[in-house]
Amino acid sequence: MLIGAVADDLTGATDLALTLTAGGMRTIQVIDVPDDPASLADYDAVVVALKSRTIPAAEAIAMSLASAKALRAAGCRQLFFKYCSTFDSTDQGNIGPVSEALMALTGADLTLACPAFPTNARTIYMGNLFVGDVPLAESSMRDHPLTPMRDSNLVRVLQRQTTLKVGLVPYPAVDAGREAIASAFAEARKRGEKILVVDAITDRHLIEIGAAARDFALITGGSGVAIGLPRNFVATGAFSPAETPARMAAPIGRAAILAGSCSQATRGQVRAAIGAGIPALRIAPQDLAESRQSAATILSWALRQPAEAPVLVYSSDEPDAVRTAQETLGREASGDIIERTLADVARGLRANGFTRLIVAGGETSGAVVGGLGVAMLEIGPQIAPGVPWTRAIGTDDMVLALKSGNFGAEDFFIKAWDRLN
Ligand SMILES: Nc1ncnc2c1ncn2[C@@H]1O[C@H](COP(=O)(O)OP(=O)(O)O)[C@@H](O)[C@H]1O
Ligand SMILES: O=C(O)[C@@H](O)C(=O)COP(=O)(O)O
Repeated sequence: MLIGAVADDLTGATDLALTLTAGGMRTIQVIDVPDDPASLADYDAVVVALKSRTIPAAEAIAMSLASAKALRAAGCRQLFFKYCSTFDSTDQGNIGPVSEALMALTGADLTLACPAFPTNARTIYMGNLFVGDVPLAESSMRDHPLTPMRDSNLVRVLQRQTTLKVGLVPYPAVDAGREAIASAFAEARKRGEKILVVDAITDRHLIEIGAAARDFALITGGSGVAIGLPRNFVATGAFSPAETPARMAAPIGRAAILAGSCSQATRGQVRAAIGAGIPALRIAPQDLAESRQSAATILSWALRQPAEAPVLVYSSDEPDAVRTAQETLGREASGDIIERTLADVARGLRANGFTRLIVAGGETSGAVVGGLGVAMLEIGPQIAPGVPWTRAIGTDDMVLALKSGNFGAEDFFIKAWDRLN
């Protein structure tokens, strides 16, 4: 194993696994802390998907360390800590605390923090993260149900999460290329900085950053900064790139979309799917809490729909409605009840012949995949940047597309099926 990664959510893990696959690496995604590291040693890359983005920092550290130790036991040469391209976290963690713990484990005296993902319009300039043409704190991420992002300056955000000194490799160094970036790393070391936010606006920047960080024991960031990593290993002859799949064979069966993301892109995709005539059922935390809806009523609705088309179950809602639910039930409880219900619905769907599933939302995907008892995911073709089809291993044959809330074009729920045979 060359690259071993620990991702703080499910969709983030598939996003990274897709990037490494596109770089020619034979990549597998493992759900939760690996219990049999030896079985992973022959992959070029392994991505462990945790559900650690919003849990208490001590728990996130414990499961990230256990995963990293398993990856190292399987021989991984470089460790990667994957978090969201919009740096989803709170001042209580978990990006800073987990980075610190992984640095201590690997003995790294310096690491980088680069969530840039230009293909999906996440860029960093002078430490400020932009989503499309607005700073993070002015983007829809300011209203995220679990991790509202209200400060765009990543040096500041990260410094609030760690006692280690956070620095910046600014745009001019990054734009000048790998040698200038390596010099910036050396200067930062002299200043006692330990975690460096690195600016990046284009994929070329990410490739240069990857080259400069060739010998880093630990890299942290979004999937974007992984673009440059496989080629470091190709250059040393450590592996020869494999072909990437264009389509995926899927088992015969019905199709469903479960959307628990309230992100802007998912809300647009839900509207487009309804507009295209896909049968859709809206669910809400209050209705579930007061038993007006349940997994059983949702399932029976799904089974009454025509078998030829996908069905859509969604809790995706506007920020005001999310706020009202949270004021009534509490932030955690309103998220939990949706996640638990959609996991139960997924199990019920599988028991009734559904074999093709799209899940929108990272936390939601974590709950659904956990509920289905999936052990590993084989990575298939790209549907949209950051989102592949995957095949579940360790359970009945199923294909799953785990979509980050904010990824994908408006017709994602309509067109994703075209990549399946
Ligand atoms: N209508 C709603 N009101 C309150 N919370 C919701 C609602 N719908 C979904 N949620 C919760 O919001 C969170 C969305 O997070 P996630 O699934 O990671 O989506 P994203 O990928 O957009 O971040 C989940 O915990 C989900 O259960
Ligand atoms: O980096 C990204 O944006 C994604 O890979 C990611 O982490 C997705 O998280 P969610 O938005 O919670 O799905």
